[in-house]
This record gives sequence, structure tokens and C-alpha cells, in this order.
Amino acid sequence: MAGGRPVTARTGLDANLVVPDRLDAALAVGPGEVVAVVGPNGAGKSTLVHALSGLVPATGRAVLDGADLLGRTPRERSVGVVFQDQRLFPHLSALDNVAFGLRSRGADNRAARARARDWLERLAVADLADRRPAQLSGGQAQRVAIARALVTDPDLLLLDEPFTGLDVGVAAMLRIELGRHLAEFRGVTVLVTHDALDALTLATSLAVLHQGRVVQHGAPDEVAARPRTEHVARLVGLNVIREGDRLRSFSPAAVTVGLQAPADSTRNRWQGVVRGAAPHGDAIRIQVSGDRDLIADVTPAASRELALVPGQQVWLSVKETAVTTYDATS
Ligand SMILES: Nc1ncnc2c1ncn2[C@@H]1O[C@H](COP(=O)(O)OP(=O)(O)OP(=O)(O)O)[C@@H](O)[C@H]1O
Repeated sequence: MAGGRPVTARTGLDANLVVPDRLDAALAVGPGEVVAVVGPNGAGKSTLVHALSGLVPATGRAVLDGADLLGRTPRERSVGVVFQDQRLFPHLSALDNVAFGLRSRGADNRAARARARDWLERLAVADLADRRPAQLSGGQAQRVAIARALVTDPDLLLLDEPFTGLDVGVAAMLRIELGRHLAEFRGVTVLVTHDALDALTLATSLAVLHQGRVVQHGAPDEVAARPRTEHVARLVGLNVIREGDRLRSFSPAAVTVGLQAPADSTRNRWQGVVRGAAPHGDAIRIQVSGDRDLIADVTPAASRELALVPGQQVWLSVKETAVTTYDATS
């Protein structure tokens, strides 16, 4: 059972998982690290999580602390899982939901319940121990689910969109608390998210999935500064343009918007049509599509003066000094 193992034995995850037509993903993550997996719908994020947990059969390898997970049944894997929709046992109390994993690993009932209560306390829901899942709010149930995943001290923690569907304030609070637990967690964490905030605040590295493959994996700041896919550029709020083997990125704040073609002959100018506009901090962020899909931040006053509403034809330009150019493959 968890607790008896020396922590120093943990060496992390080294995986290359293949699910035909869905996934062919290589990933190496050290112990104590949190990798945020991002990518568009259908990129293979859930398939990766399910392959690691054993819910979807996979070939290749997934070596976790020296042992290949793929040769093990889901129950034999030291993996804790939190899904977006909790999946708590409906007929068990919050306490018994958390104690379940310990009991199925052979812990006696009293010890399992004591440890489960301790984890409910850590997640600030000990007062709800006797409630069934149907009597919990979404945020409370997610706290129970996190306690249930961590109570066995797994080698691998899988979090699949843990904050999706929660109220913004509840999600913000839970994100901070989860961050505290992850800082103490000595196993490997794989966090699937659609949220740049999760990726940049909770993760020690960012892995970008695209059509089933990991196309970029690095420190969150590095990936955010030099995104290789359109999806990640959007996630971190940058424009990115591919020119052969080179990528060129620039901030929406650096984009000048006008109704006439810019007078200078910069090559960084594009014509398009406003597709949407929404507040973004103190600015209005407009989406423009044309030869390129781009975003630009303008002041509310400029937005009014230029009538930047959907359908408006505009010119966008950016100074060359505001553009970062880098290799698409390195
Ligand atoms: N049960 C399944 N059988 C066959 N193909 C599937 C199955 N589930 C998903 N797929 C396909 O596998 C690919 C990866 O899907 P997956 O659900 O892993 O993506 P995802 O990145 O999690 O997407 P989302 O963000 O929409 O949840 C997609 O092409 C999808 O259509």
C-alpha cells in the first residue's frame, strides 16, 4: 500500500503510447513535475489520459518508476484519476468514496476511513463526509474527487479538465488549493486543460498535442513565447504566422488597426473582416479573418471610432520590431 514505499524510488514517467488512428505520443516527465497537456478538440488528450489509466488499450511503452504500466490492469496501476465529471460512486458517502481506493488495496476499514477523513480535511470538505455525491455541489464533489485521487499517494496523477463546468470563482479557489497539493506531490501529474491559466500557473511543463502527437514540450514560458501551433498561440493570446520552416509571432497589443491600407510598405500588413469583438482587460480584443486569422487589441475609444463590429473591413499591421521569428522545428 501507499506510504511504505521510499519516495526516492520514483523516477518519473517515460512513455510512447500508441492507440491506432488516435494517438502516437512520446512524453517524459520527472517525479514531482506537472505536465499540462493542451491541444484542440480531438487532438488525443483524453485518449492519452485513458491509455495511461488503462481505460483504453495502448501499445508502445509507459514506464513509470521503472515498471511498464501497459502490462498491468487499471487496478494494478498506481494511478489517481480526476475527470471533469467526477465519476464518484453515487451510492457511497463522500468519506467512503475516498476510502474506497485504500480498502481495495487491502487497508483495513478503520485505517482507510481515518486517512480518507484526513484528506477530506485537507480539501476543506470534512464536514460533508457523510453526504452522497448527489448532495454535493460541483465544486464540493470535485474536492472529494481530488481527495480520492490523492489519498492512495499514487505514482501518477491524471487530471482531465478538473475545473471545467465549475463556477469561475469556485474554479479559481480550487486551482489555488490544487496548486498547493501538487507542490507537495512527489509523483508525476498529467493535467489536461483548455485553460491557459491552468497551464501557466499549475504546470512545470507544457506538452502540445496535435493530431495525436506531441509537437512541442517545454517550460510553460518557453512554449508560450514561441508557440508552434495556432492552437497554443490562441491559448496564450498571441498571433502566429507560419512562413515555410519559420514561425513569426506577435502580441495582439502590437497590432495597429485601421480602415485604410497602411501608408508604409511594411510586409506585415493584412486585410480582413472583423468576426468578433470582446472586452479583454482594459482593451477590446477583435478577431479578424482574411488571408490570416489574427487578433488585435484596441482601446475602447478606437473600437468605437472605427466601428469595429462584425462585418467591418479592416487593415492590420505590425512593426517588424514587434515580431519574434523562430524555427518551427527546433
Ligand atoms: N471511443 C473512440 N473510438 C474511436 N475513436 C475515438 C474514440 N474516442 C475518441 N476517438 C477519436 O480519437 C481522436 C482523439 O480524441 P480525444 O477524445 O482523445 O481528443 P481530445 O483531445 O480529448 O478532445 P476534446 O478536447 O474534444 O475532449 C479523435 O479523432 C476522436 O474522434
